[in-house]
Amino acid sequence: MTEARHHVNFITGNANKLSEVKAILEPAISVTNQSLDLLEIQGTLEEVTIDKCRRAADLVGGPVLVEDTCLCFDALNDLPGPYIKWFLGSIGHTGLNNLLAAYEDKGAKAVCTFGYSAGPGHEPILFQGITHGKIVPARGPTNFGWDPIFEYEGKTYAEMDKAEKNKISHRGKALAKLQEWFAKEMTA
Ligand SMILES: O=P(O)(O)OP(=O)(O)OP(=O)(O)OC[C@H]1O[C@@H](n2cnc3c(O)ncnc32)[C@H](O)[C@@H]1O
Ligand SMILES: [Mg+2]
Repeated sequence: MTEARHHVNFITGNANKLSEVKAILEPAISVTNQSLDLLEIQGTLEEVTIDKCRRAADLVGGPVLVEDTCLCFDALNDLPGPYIKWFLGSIGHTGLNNLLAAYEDKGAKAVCTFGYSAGPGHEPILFQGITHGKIVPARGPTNFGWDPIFEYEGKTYAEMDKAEKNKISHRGKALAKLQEWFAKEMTA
């Protein structure tokens, strides 16, 4: 078996994120994980990820990969955005649908922003992926966040098998950029 040429230490407390990242990156890039509870600031998607990445590098004392996921409703000027975790936890799938009841436009963007830092003091490099879909009443398995209410081309993320989701997802697109960067920057 060929050895992985690159390695990332993905800092996340979310097991579903970790399994998607592993499925996409391995075996070319090996993935280890530390589950740390990182403080998340308020701000733009980029600011949140940059700060999260710096904190992770300082805590771990070495190279890290972090990621922040946002769900942005077109009719709500991109809210809940980075605060989707708290909205989902408080009002659930039905509440998120109800937020859009007053609007005809159910469009939404799933946005994944990865931050890679070579270690403490190294500026994070960002890789972002966006998938545009719409918010619908929940369909499919309920094991991963807002997957059941995000519909892309007729299917919710939750109704897709993993390979299908990873091919078109916000996370898959962001990781394609990261893979390209690793291939260019880390060889020689
Ligand atoms: O430790 P971290 O990496 O921060 O993990 P987290 O679960 O706190 O994740 P975020 O801060 O990025 O919050 C994003 C929220 O969106 C959910 N989420 C992330 N990616 C998703 C995806 O691909 N499909 C559905 N829900 C997702 C996730 O469960 C959270 O509720
Ligand atoms: Mg988080």
